[in-house]
Amino acid sequence: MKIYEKAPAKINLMLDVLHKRPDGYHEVEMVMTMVDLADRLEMSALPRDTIIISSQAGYIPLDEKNLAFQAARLIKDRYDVKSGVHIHLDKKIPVAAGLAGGSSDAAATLRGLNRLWDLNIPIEELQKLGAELGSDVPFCVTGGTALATGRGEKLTPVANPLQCWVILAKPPINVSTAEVYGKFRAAQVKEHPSAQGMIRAIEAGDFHGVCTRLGNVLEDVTLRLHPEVQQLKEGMLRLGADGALMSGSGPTVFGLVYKESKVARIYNGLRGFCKEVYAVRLLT
Ligand SMILES: C[C@](O)(CO)[C@H](O)COP(=O)(O)OP(=O)(O)OC[C@H]1O[C@@H](n2ccc(N)nc2=O)[C@H](O)[C@@H]1O
Ligand SMILES: Nc1ncnc2c1ncn2[C@@H]1O[C@H](COP(=O)(O)OP(=O)(O)OP(=O)(O)O)[C@@H](O)[C@H]1O
Repeated sequence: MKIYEKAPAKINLMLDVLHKRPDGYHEVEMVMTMVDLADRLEMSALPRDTIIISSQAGYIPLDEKNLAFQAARLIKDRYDVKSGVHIHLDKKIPVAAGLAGGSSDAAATLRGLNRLWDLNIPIEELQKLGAELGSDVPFCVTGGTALATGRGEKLTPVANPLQCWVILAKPPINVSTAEVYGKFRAAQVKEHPSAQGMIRAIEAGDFHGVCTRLGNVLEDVTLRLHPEVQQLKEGMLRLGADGALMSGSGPTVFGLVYKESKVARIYNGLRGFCKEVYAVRLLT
């Protein structure tokens, strides 16, 4: 038997860091949503007790370092599943981009194996399992648009009627999420973005309100380490995006664009100085 799951990329429309916790994680307030750029997972049942990961992408680990592997092992251990699975990852989301590619694969694995093995695990339980794999995984289990608090695992859904284009541009640099959080200093934050303001604008379908409320306090940290991210953001706005922001800990910058007629110009303009550019729709 085979089943399929889509694993979409996430973007952070706002991200605020409140403080560092005794466990080393940071307390955050984020509004997250998903875009129509997705990995595709094919899960095939295996009679023997093993987990096999394959992918067309040559640049991700295929062993126990892969988050899909970790998700499969977690669900097998916790629910005492003796059969195995072959998971093929058709990667479309750029890796280490701030788009939660690995987290979304892990979440899709949890959803998929719940179906493949008829486990009937409630969605809240899948989210709890997800939190053991990474802070972005619980959100990726359900997707949609949500306010995420705690270290990212406490979720409140947000009704999102917005429709727009999202241009994603990933510069060819590696950013470590742990390093960015580690270099974050609350005292250096000039302006905290407002989660409630962002949620009100989304729920009202106020596209321009959303664009003016975009904010990510991790942006300054990554921009100091990699000034090319700032140039990409400026380029995005200069070419006509209605709003632009770095996603997560970066380095991907996304631009929100209302009018379809502007998309090709921004896409082509960015391709002039960045190889990895995508024009996709917001998933609502
Ligand atoms: C930047 C975001 O992607 C925004 O959505 C997330 O906050 C990070 O999510 P993630 O990549 O799933 O992060 P995890 O794998 O849980 O953690 C990676 C590292 O980031 C730091 N980290 C992460 C989340 C958080 N709330 N506080 C942290 O300080 C920790 O040093 C942790 O060791
Ligand atoms: N299924 C997977 N897909 C992509 N990368 C994976 C996967 N499993 C493990 N990794 C490893 O995880 C690391 C981060 O990749 P990922 O694409 O998840 O980052 P990210 O988009 O920055 O995540 P986030 O936004 O949650 O911080 C990479 O070093 C990669 O080798």
